[in-house]
Amino acid sequence: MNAIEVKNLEVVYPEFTLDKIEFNVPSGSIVGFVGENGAGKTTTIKAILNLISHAKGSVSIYGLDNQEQELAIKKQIGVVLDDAFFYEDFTTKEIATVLVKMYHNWDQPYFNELLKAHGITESKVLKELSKGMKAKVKIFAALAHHPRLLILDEPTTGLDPVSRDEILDIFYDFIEEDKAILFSSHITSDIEKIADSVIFIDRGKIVLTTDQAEFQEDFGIAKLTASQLADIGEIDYLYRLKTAISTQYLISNRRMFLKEYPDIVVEKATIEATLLMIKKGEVR
Ligand SMILES: Nc1ncnc2c1ncn2[C@@H]1O[C@H](COP(=O)(O)OP(=O)(O)OP(=O)(O)O)[C@@H](O)[C@H]1O
Repeated sequence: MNAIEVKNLEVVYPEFTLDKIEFNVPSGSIVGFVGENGAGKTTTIKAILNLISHAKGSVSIYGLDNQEQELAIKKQIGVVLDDAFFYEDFTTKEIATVLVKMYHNWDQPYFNELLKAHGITESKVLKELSKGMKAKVKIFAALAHHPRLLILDEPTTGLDPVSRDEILDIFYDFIEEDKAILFSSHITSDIEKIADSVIFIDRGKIVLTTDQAEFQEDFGIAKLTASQLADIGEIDYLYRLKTAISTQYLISNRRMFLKEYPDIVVEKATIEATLLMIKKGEVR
């Protein structure tokens, strides 16, 4: 079963269109969502959460329509949004008194345990916490009602590498057969570490969806000099980028390519390099 199914999702703003996008987040998986600033990640996440009234298309969460069964859905999801936060004069204890009313399975001992394990005292008001600590409180608040699905917009931004690792471990442990995570981030190494698949969005369109294992195994960036290009001619590629010294190709068949052209330099593709190819290169 899919935790999230997005079909034909469209949001039109004066200077931006989320262009009838489609993707699934399968149960039991972590899906990374990447794209440059302004590509449409937050818009997509907000539309999934039914926070954009003029969004068109359909979104279902565990088979429930996100508009018609909004309340039933909200109980099952934990959310971290980039720009939303609790009242800054609240202590974490006061936040819990609000959330306990919203979620019937709010788990206060678990929330306290998470805070304590990360050195956050209950009596501190949010505005006195560091940026990283606030980010952690947001994540712990999203986890403490034991949701089935986590939808996270830039959850690890502002966290140091050690804290990020701890949080990624929590996400990793969260996953079971019927649970899932949709996770946007500019910290592509976090996505590389835990995502099962990655969705690339560019200027409001989904341009690439890859299985991580396949991506790591088979995606590459082939760099051809002018003479190599003249020798072998045009190759099969997803994106092409011409630079002063070579023509670079994002390819999805690195191992086969290396067998056929052992003399050509092919680097393993990273998410970051792929994002650059998407942004600066031309699509086939
Ligand atoms: N309420 C709004 N009204 C008009 N335009 C909007 C609104 N919200 C977002 N946009 C536009 O939609 C585009 C996509 O924004 P969005 O926040 O979804 O991008 P993003 O991929 O999350 O970027 P970032 O990585 O910077 O957070 C931007 O051009 C933004 O200006």
